Amino acid sequence: MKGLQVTGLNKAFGGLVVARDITLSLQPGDRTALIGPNGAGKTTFSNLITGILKPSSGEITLDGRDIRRLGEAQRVKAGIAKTFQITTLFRQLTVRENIRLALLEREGRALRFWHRADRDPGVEAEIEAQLAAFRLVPLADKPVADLAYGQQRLVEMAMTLALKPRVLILDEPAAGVPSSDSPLITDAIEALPKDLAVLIIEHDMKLVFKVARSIIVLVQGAILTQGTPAEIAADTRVRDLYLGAHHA
Ligand SMILES: Nc1ncnc2c1ncn2[C@@H]1O[C@H](COP(=O)(O)OP(=O)(O)OP(=O)(O)O)[C@@H](O)[C@H]1O
Repeated sequence: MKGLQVTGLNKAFGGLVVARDITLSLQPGDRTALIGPNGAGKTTFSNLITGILKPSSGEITLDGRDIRRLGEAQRVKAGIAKTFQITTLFRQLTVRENIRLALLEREGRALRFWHRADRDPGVEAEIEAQLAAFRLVPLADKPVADLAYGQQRLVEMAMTLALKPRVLILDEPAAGVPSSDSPLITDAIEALPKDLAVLIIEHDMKLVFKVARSIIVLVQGAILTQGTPAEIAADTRVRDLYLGAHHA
């Protein structure tokens, strides 16, 4: 089975069940959003996928391979990446230097190769491609600390993409970004590689309904429903439970 397949996933913290028989599939090209009220278990679910948490029971496969025994770093290598999990911005370094570091990390090159890799035309070309993909070329030589928050989120996305994931989890990509800058994030998500499988965990319903082609609604650790944005917007249970006034 291609892509990420989760089957019958359960997780409990003591008596509190936070993932309840979750079954879902994420295929190349998918743009799936995971929504749900506070405490529904969205972060827990993403932590089960990235290996931060171990499930109580259930299966997780990537392209048919059981990945439950893999630790966080091994799952990144296998192709599952989450923003924030791996992206630590070096605020005093420039945008280009930050992306270079992410690339070197992917290549497994130690920092002592920093200067040598600096002159590696292959690495440099890839940095430029990432800068261009995220429209960061004009900011490339600025220290990250000088960038607006929304732009810093783009640098994080570019760094995560430098790891060439096949499954990308975007954990609240618009959190903390002023609404005037949210088109930056939306555009960046829409410009992601077509064959990437993307799972977006987000509270901003405007963003979700703009970028997602499928929406999963999680309530008390269980999937209430999954459907197209139109189906979810029309679902009275979802409106009552979660969307309410946000999406009248
Ligand atoms: N390490 C833990 N130990 C015990 N309970 C936990 C732990 N982590 C999370 N929980 C509980 O699990 C439930 C799900 O939390 P989770 O953070 O996954 O929800 P969420 O949907 O991501 O919420 P939010 O939208 O607020 O980020 C909550 O009741 C939370 O208190």
